Amino acid sequence: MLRVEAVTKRFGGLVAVNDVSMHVEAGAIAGLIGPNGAGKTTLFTLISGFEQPTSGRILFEGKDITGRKPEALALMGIARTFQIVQPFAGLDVCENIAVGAYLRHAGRAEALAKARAVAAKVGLGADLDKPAASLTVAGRKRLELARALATEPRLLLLDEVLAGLNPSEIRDILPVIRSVRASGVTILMIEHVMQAVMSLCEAVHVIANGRTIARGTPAEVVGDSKVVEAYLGHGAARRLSAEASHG
Ligand SMILES: Nc1ncnc2c1ncn2[C@@H]1O[C@H](COP(=O)(O)OP(=O)(O)OP(=O)(O)O)[C@@H](O)[C@H]1O
Repeated sequence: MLRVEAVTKRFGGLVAVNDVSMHVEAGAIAGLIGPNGAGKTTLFTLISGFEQPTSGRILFEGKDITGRKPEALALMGIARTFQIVQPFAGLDVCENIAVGAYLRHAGRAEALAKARAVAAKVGLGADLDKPAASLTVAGRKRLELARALATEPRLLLLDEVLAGLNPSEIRDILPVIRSVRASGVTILMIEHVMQAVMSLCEAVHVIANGRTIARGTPAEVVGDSKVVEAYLGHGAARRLSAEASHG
């Protein structure tokens, strides 16, 4: 469904994404993980067309989409959420979700109807008339998810939708993410909450300093010494295993 081929992105002298290749199977929930500053959000920015790669290609459903604009990609069926959630504070929840729905529904009544249907799916059905500014952090995360879903994507890029949520809020939103996939949407998620990655994702791609360092199932990557070292520092895997063997 999504294929990233040898993509590099430079910002001046800084190589934020360095020769990364990855693919996401249709129907999957795939994870993109890595330490802070690894280049994860930059990769999303490239896939969703907000920036252009310096080199490499991005293919969506077999078509080369490299260099296409965000609006064109949204129409093709790629939606993303943003790490920093900024709802339109002056609009209510329904109108905020409708902002996404206008992509495919020109009429206000149709867009609001679509927004109401999506709100019900993400558990915001009771909050439709509330000002977006009155939502809790967990509510705003659901709103961000709903706005993206209202564009009727086939591929959804989730940028840390669980960040800032407490364990019970995370537990409550996991079934929502699963139900989105069950409705036919392929998901690629950037996530730091490893427990959620382990429970949701079939495949995980790990980057550090812009480069791919591991890929596999969640269990495979958390057991990979390169991944442990990227998160905890050079020599960490050896120190941890030495500590484990000394009891
Ligand atoms: N528009 C930009 N201009 C210059 N440098 C940038 C830009 N966007 C990102 N960077 C740099 O690229 C690198 C990768 O950043 P990115 O935000 O993609 O990492 P990340 O893996 O998403 O990190 P985090 O988990 O902290 O969100 C960082 O060094 C960042 O400062």
